[in-house]
Amino acid sequence: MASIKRMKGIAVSRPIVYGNSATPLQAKKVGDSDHTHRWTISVRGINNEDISYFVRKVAFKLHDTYENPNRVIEKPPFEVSETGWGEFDIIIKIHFNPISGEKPLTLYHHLRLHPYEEDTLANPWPKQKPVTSYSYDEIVFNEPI
Ligand SMILES: O=C(Nc1ccc(C(=O)N2CC(c3nccs3)C2)s1)[C@@H]1CCCN1
Repeated sequence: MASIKRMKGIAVSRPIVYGNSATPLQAKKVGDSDHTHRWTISVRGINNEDISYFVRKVAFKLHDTYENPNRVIEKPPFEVSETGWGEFDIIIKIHFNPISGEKPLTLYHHLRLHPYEEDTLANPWPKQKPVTSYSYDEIVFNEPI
């Protein structure tokens, strides 16, 4: 029975960026008139490097008031775009390609629709300028195959 040889004592780290951008809706959304913003939550590589060689799929758990709140994205871009009216926590579960042997990684992101208060005191936020909130993380694969 062939055994898989792991590279003992070797660790490989891969950087990722996760978070959201948001812009105000120009016109009220038909049917969901209380929605004020369109936003996109995403998991990406640095400089948009392709991460599909080690990421198999990404599950985004939205607030339960969204239809099908569990959004599973099986190929890049690993992102979900929606409209809404408020900020809430999104659970991100990154599933790796089986070869890496890594168990899934769970991350948490607080959706941001509005600029920080201090940004708007000094100078008002331009209406259509996206508000962004991203975090950087490094995934460490110990003793990769
Ligand atoms: O905002 C917040 N929670 C939110 C949960 C869901 C939100 C949202 O935006 N939406 C639900 C979705 C739909 N409604 C109808 C059809 S889909 C659009 S907001 C909290 C409350 C205080 C501070 N933050």
